[in-house]
Amino acid sequence: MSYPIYTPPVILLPLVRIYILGLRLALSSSRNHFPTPEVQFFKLIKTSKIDTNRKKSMAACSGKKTEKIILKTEDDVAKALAEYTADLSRRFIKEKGSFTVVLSGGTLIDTMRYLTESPYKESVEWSKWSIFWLDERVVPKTSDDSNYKLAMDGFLSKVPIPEANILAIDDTKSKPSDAADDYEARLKDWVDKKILPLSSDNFPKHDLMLLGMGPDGHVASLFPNRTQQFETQRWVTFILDSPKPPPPRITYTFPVINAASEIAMVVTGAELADAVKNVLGTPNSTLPAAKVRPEGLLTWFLDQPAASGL
Ligand SMILES: O=C1O[C@H](COP(=O)(O)O)[C@@H](O)[C@H](O)[C@H]1O
Repeated sequence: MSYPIYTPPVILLPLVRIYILGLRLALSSSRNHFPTPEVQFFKLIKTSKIDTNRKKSMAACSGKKTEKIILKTEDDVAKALAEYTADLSRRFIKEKGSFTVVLSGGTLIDTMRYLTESPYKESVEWSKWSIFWLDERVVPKTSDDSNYKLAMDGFLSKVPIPEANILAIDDTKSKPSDAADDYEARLKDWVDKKILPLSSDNFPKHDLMLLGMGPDGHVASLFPNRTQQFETQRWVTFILDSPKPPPPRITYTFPVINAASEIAMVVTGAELADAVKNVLGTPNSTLPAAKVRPEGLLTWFLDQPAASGL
């Protein structure tokens, strides 16, 4: 008896061709989706020529969507961060035509320095970027305490992101509650204009948030022993008594932070080692940074001094 698999009737051949074509299309479209963190990690290492003294592990702390990348020095972290951000920029722009990025203040801006240099300065599609702030101090934009000024001096003045795509605090609002209301209202405008989508819980969903962490475990202006970290309704809230100066600030809330598609926690330096150990090495850490659990992927970028307690 002869089986059709060896001698397929002519009528079956077109069906086989359609099946193979379908398989090819499925494979190529799956390649266009964001890679798993593991794939992404190996790409980073390969393309950013990072020092070989590094280790990486999938973090057990907040489920399978968290990745830790530990590199030898702060400079290695800066290089990896540039590669990671440029890679996400390319992928989001390819997928939806724009890239929405939320900046912190603090050391993060300096750690972003390689993005302003070749090859990223030329290759990133800066005109498709929009910029937001995770938190801001209620001070004039010309003040050395301003996160806007920090970002402008160290990053935004060096890359061609259109001014209209930059959502900065209105520094004419001197009352923190007014400044928070105003920033939230303008975020809502951006949602109405479909620049920002909403998450399933109706919070604005940004593509990438770049977070730093303080030695007390604070992120944004969400501090331990302060109530802002428990806000569940507001998009933007305010604080009058930040333990870190200056005291008056506005800040994104955790529901907005955790609605993000991607979050990078960028933490370098030995003074952060205890907080890193608490957040990543303690099952039920109560520090604000432990509340960063995004809908999407969370990637910790650590240098060895910051990771030394793990
Ligand atoms: O006050 C702030 O501190 C945090 C952490 O800053 P770092 O200097 O320890 O990196 C920062 O992420 C936040 O935006 C800023 O307002």
